Amino acid sequence: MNAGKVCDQLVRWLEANLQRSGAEGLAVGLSGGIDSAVAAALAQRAAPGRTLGVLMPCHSNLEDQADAERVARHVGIPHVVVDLSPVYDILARALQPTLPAEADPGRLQLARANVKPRLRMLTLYHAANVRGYLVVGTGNRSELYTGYYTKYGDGGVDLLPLGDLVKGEVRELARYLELPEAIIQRTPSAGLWEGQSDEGEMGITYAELDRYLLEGAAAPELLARIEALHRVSRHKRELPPIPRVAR
Ligand SMILES: Nc1ncnc2c1ncn2[C@@H]1O[C@H](COP(=O)(O)OP(=O)(O)OC[C@H]2O[C@@H]([n+]3cccc(C(=O)O)c3)[C@H](O)[C@@H]2O)[C@@H](O)[C@H]1O
Ligand SMILES: Nc1ncnc2c1ncn2[C@@H]1O[C@H](COP(=O)(O)OP(=O)(O)OP(=O)(O)O)[C@@H](O)[C@H]1O
Ligand SMILES: [Mg+2]
Repeated sequence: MNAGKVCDQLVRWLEANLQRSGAEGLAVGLSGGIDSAVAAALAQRAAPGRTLGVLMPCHSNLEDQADAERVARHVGIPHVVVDLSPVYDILARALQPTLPAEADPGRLQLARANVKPRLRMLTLYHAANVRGYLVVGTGNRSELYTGYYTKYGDGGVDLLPLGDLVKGEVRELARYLELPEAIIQRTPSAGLWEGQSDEGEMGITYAELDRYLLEGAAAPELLARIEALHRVSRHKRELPPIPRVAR
């Protein structure tokens, strides 16, 4: 990949989408991870002085917030911090009546974890709406292909500038953009629970996934696993089904 060429294309793409929409700027959720760092750096180039970083810790590690602040400084964008931890706790209590008599523990853990990205989605839209900004998503091709994101959570966005780049290409772009090496080297994680990592949860490494997406090469078992993730997440990449009504 020619990182300079890709960078220019994506900045121009963001500029064009921003202009077409009539919106006044771009908002990005900053987690301290590489995807949001790259998305923020591109947004800042496309809308200098009109890009906002939004930090939304929700029982998150303090190091994540420090990294996110570092990214905002490095990229040169203003940021706001919204601590969602108390909101999450109150909501968890308020949601008690929605629980079935015997909730499956695995389902309960995932449902509760997915509340975090969904709270971030509404917070980010609020920060964007009050400024007339669009919400820039950070999903990359590897995540989109496997459905490794929360529907209407971090998947609920206006633009996906990184959507055609596999994770390794996002890393190449991060190096081209001269983002801090510590951010580039971080283990990819959704940060939804202690010790979570993308590769651990998916059971696939990004190297394997990216190789399959770029070259179509994978061992049969791996291929089956990736295609199964792709199949069951199809609904996330489409609008909700609408019945055709016969009148
Ligand atoms: N066939 C179908 N047609 C229409 N809708 C369908 C459906 N199958 C499921 N659904 C719906 O989709 C729901 C499942 O999707 P969803 O709610 O997203 O939940 P799910 O995919 O189960 O969980 C989200 C996954 O993304 C990961 N994640 C989340 C957030 C950020 C990141 C990150 O990398 O930063 C990663 C997270 O760790 C977890 O593995 C079902 O509960 C159901 O409501
Ligand atoms: N604590 C947070 N504050 C603000 N935004 C967040 C936070 N956690 C997650 N997000 C948003 O959700 C997006 C999805 O998270 P994801 O983990 O896939 O990306 P990342 O953290 O940028 O990179 P990596 O995948 O390498 O961890 C982030 O890019 C960011 O926009
Ligand atoms: Mg992350």
